[in-house]
Amino acid sequence: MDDSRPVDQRFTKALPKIELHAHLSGSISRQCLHEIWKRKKERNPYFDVEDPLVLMPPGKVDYTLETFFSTFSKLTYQLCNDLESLVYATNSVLEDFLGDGVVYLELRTIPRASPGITREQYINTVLDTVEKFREKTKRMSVFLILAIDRGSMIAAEAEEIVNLAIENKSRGVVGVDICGNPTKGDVSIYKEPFSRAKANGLGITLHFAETTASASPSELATLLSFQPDRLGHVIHVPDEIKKEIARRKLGLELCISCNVHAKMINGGFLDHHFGYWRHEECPIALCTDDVGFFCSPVSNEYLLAAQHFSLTRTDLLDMCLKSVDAIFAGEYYKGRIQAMLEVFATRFNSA
Ligand SMILES: CNc1ncnc2c1ncn2[C@@H]1O[C@H](COP(=O)(O)O)[C@@H](O)[C@H]1O
Repeated sequence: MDDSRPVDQRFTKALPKIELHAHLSGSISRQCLHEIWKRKKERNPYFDVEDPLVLMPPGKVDYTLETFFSTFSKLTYQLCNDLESLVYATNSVLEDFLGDGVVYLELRTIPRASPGITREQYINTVLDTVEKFREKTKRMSVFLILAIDRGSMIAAEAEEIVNLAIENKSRGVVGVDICGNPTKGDVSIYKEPFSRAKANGLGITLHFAETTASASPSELATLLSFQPDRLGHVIHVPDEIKKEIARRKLGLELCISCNVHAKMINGGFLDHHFGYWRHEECPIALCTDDVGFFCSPVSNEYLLAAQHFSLTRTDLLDMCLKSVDAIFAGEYYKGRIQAMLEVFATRFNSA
């Protein structure tokens, strides 16, 4: 790489990127939500939900965790509550990641039942949409992670979701996650389902120490006992546990803009714990979390990291190469992404 040239947007967009921590419903753009809203309103003028472009005005990214979680129930889930809207939103999210230069995506979603839609229908619809998308483009590989909502789900529901994940491995489900409002729930109730997920060859990723409320020594020890392969966020982590994460070389999904805008960390970009973890051996994937809210695509996350932590083109390329180790989809896909990064490294300079 020619490090005499700065990292700029052209570089980070062309860089073949992986995205490992993106929530489907949180990744839907405001424009797409608006289109779904418009269609519903045309069909039913009494449809009683406000225009997403009014509720989420362009440029607004300062969602606190409270306003963030309530937006899903007040808006997103009122719109994406039928299969047609789910297909439309999923396609739009996939197109957005592809357009940003993502070459490997593990999209995560809570298989959500709505009136008239079962969890099975939800997940089959997302998988069908991903399959059709694969027929359209070979550039981006797409896999799914099924997530458990700690804010609302009992152990039996987690069992159900792990069963769905196991049944759908051949269709591209590669892992399971625990997400949802970190101030709620008791994660220890998910021990059995997670050990079954592991025994059945699924990858395990966990939202980890997102807030002080979800960072008690006992919660973190419980989560580490689930034998995760990767951790998301890793914000409020005591030193002893940092050492254990480094010893295990766990893959880290770091979401810089989300953590800064949602005030999940104290301070700004420069204070983000990316600055700490980049010196450890853990593979790091920069991720968007919910690009529909925080409006910073993956290419911008790499740009921000470069700008705030003085990274060169070679630093970013090395980080991407190392992060490939953390994907859940196996050796063939690791080789594929590495090859894409190598081609990029030789061709971009001369382009
Ligand atoms: C701050 N970051 C976060 N922390 C914890 N959970 C999050 C999250 N961002 C999103 N979700 C979880 O993902 C759901 C939306 O996508 P799906 O309907 O599953 O596709 C949200 O309802 C929330 O439970």
